[in-house]
Amino acid sequence: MQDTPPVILGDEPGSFPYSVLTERHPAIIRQVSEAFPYGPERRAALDALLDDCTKGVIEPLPADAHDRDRWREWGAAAYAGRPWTDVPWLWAESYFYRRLLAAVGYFTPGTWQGVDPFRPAKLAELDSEETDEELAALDDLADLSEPEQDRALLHGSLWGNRADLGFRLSAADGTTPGGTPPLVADDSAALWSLLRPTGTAELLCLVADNAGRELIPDLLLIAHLLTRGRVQRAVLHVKSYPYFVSDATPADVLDALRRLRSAQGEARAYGDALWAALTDGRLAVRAHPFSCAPLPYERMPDDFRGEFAPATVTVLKGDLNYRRLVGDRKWPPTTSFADVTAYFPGPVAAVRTLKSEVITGLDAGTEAALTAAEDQRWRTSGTHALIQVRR
Ligand SMILES: O=P(O)(O)OC[C@H]1O[C@](O)(CO)[C@@H](O)[C@@H]1O
Repeated sequence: MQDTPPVILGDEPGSFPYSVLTERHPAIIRQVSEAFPYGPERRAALDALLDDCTKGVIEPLPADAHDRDRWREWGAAAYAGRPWTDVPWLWAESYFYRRLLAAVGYFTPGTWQGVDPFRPAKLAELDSEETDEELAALDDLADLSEPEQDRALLHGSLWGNRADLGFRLSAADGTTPGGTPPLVADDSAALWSLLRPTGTAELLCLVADNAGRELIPDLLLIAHLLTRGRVQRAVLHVKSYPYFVSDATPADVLDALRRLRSAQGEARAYGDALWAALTDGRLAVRAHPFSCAPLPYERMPDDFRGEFAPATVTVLKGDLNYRRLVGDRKWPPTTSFADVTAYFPGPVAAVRTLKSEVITGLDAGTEAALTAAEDQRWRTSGTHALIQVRR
């Protein structure tokens, strides 16, 4: 493998990571402070975090924080006292969400304990007309052949990561504003060869990304594979607490299930199938503490590795999981995806729309065509996507 390139920091004014730390995070604090009638104590904590993010340095967690030791191991000991923009971007973003939850009292006994500050926005998306339309589209899907359904459901899950497209039956055949193909890499044939209709696949692990309009198609894909006997069991990995605004937690899985089961037609049948699979154990939901770690998956603890090791394939959804899978580094785009994911326990698939700079596994011609048409915008605009598989 080539020399390992540097980790992405948020220290370049004008760069996307810098804008996330200096503009997006303060905006999220303001948005959260309007989501609920937090009292003076919580508001003061939110104001202090805002001040900290805009002018200050990284503060350690308080001495009585339940996870202080874990965070020290994850890097807080080394990074405390340094500006937010000078530490790995992935680390700074993750720590921001941990601090935000502390500010709203998520971990403290009292009114706000366990209250997801992002839930109002998540529910609004789940209950939107767009979700109604996507669920109604399932009725037409039932008339398609199984390979067509496979493709539609995989693409629904893929583009659900952008949460503005539903089941695009011909996504890979379309074009983007720059005239380049939407999919920059497509190993879907390799993915389907692991999940053959003969039903020999023992276990699918799906590491979810966002709740709402991404989680719904993820669940539909799982339901499809289970009901057709294409996998015997599935485990859905979600976040152990609210994270990156819209990431799915166990409560979001239940909300999505409620949404499916209160729909009509095929959507309801999918919801019922998922309910039955949860009840009899063919589907399980996990929320490991490492799901919200500020670290790449290469550093996952042994018990988490043990979750993925028996899987026929682990599918990782979304941009953030991709950054953690390959390492949030300035990889040359032609770096081998197979090499950088060789550490992962078992076959692994990335299903992601491109929303940050990190990319591996492109062929040189694809990279050149994308850059010629769009400069570097293809990396972050969300108009491109990939399906990459390492068997
Ligand atoms: O929801 P996704 O696909 O994981 O994307 C989240 C992305 O958005 C960002 O939070 C930037 O706003 C990135 O840090 C992250 O990679």
